[in-house]
Amino acid sequence: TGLSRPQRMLKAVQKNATKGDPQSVIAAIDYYCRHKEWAMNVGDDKGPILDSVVSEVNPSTALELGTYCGYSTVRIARLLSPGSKLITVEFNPAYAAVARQIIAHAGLQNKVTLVEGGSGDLIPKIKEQFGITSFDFVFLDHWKDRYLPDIKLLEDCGLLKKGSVLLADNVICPGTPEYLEYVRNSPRYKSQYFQSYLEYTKAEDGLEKSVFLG
Ligand SMILES: O=C(NCc1cccc(CNc2ccc3[nH]ncc3c2)c1)c1cc(-c2ccc(F)cc2)cc(O)c1O
Ligand SMILES: [Mg+2]
Repeated sequence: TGLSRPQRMLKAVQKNATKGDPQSVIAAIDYYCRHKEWAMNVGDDKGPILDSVVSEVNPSTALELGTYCGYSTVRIARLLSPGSKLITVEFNPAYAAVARQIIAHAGLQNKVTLVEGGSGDLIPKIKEQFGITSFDFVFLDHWKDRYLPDIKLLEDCGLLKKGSVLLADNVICPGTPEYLEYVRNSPRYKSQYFQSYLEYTKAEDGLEKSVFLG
């Protein structure tokens, strides 16, 4: 059956993007997904919102749940200060294999640790495996019904501190109703919605930014 969609996306990056140039990798993926075939990257409407939150937080430690092909991994890692680390978690080995190559094409492999597995299994091991005490920034973009259990797990594992920023993709489409209800009503979070569009479409979607209050 030939190449998968992620593999076709990787080929487009290898053909059209300059090695070591994250911006050209981002542009190549956005062009491919807008003009050739749709894919579930955070995209070029929501992407600048992600960029602005990452730049504002300037995290020393960042976590991404749901790597997919590494598009948002590249968006985040290109903005990190020297010495900062991004851990990205991907359950699907085929996605992880493509993501590693896209992250490497961008020249960002030294800032990124891609871990294959499920967030629920990995989060409790992060302190011991990576020597990380807390995350300044968390980007949620994996299975939508895992957003809520996973932030509760992050809280329980002591991986959030006062001021930690959570940014969640797809809170409208496909939607994460239980997560939204929790972060918008919990006294432990200050939440803010950034309205935008589902990647490469005219459908509404948005990002929810939630600051942990401790
Ligand atoms: O569902 C989505 N993404 C999550 C996802 C989906 C599939 C596989 C994985 C496998 N990766 C994975 C799984 C579990 C994991 N646990 N820990 C790590 C981890 C990693 C992840 C999604 C869908 C749409 C969408 C689709 C269709 C449509 F019409 C409108 C919108 C748009 C998006 O922006 C989306 O992000
Ligand atoms: Mg998404």
